[in-house]
Amino acid sequence: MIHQRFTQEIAIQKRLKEIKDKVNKEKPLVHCLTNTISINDCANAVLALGGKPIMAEHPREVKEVTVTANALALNLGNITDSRMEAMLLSAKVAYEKGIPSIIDLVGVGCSKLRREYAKELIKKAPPSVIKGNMSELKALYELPSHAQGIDVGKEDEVREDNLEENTALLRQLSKATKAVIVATGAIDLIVYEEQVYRIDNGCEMLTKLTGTGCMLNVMIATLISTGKYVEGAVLGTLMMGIAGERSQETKGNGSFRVALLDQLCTLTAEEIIEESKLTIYA
Ligand SMILES: Nc1ncnc2c1ncn2[C@@H]1O[C@H](COP(=O)(O)OP(=O)(O)OP(=O)(O)O)[C@@H](O)[C@H]1O
Ligand SMILES: Cc1ncsc1CCO
Repeated sequence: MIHQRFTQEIAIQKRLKEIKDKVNKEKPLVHCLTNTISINDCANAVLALGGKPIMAEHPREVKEVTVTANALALNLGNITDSRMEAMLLSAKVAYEKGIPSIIDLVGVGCSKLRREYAKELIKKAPPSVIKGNMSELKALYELPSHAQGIDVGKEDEVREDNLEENTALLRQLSKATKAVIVATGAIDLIVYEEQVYRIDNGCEMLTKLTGTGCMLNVMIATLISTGKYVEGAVLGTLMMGIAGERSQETKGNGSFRVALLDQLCTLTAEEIIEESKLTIYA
């Protein structure tokens, strides 16, 4: 058993390094349709990882852009009619052409409009990865959820005492959607069918800067452009957590934002592996 775990860890470390190197070398084009609150940080997060961002969102041009992209990132934050129309068009192109895609379920816990829209999009054009906090993921399932606006509610947070229950739910969600599920929080869970990856990196400052979840969404898009959905999601989540930890000695969220981007730009694969708090359950 110990031997098997050790072999699994070595295998994932090797794959994480390969993904990081491939992105640096190939500079994937990442089409992001995201909210205007954190759009600038999202473009810089893609660049920090070695990708090239394009934030086109006019419904009359998005199909043409998505088809040229290596990955697509969708985000439901601050939703508008125009972005709803555009995201569905892009998602369909990505699905038909096999372009890796991710959707961030921002606000489905507090808005029926977004919940219904997310369900429709996932049904019509299934994304490769579905990301949210635990309140949003429960709401997608129409389970009781305690979202506080776009944030997770205390009652829904993943803790040691509800880990198994939440993991079982995410496994079901992954099987139903055939997607990799990323649940963010103090404990992050990445689930694909029976596989479960738990990440304990991160820091409270990440919750005090708006858009860190949105940045993680486009980072994962950049990394899954390699075709490695589970490992790309794990690597992106590790990077955000470790970059946050390395930046937290700042006075406030202004300098934290700058430090975070610097860390995302400079983190090496060796540092990520060394500092990762990753547990594999499958
Ligand atoms: N309490 C916490 N302690 C440590 N790290 C955290 C905590 N909560 C979230 N994180 C980390 O912050 C990052 C963003 O996750 P979060 O769940 O806050 O996303 P989000 O709600 O979508 O964020 P946003 O709406 O600001 O974009 C992740 O890397 C996650 O691991
Ligand atoms: C969409 C949105 N609404 C308030 S803050 C924010 C960006 C982080 O999700």
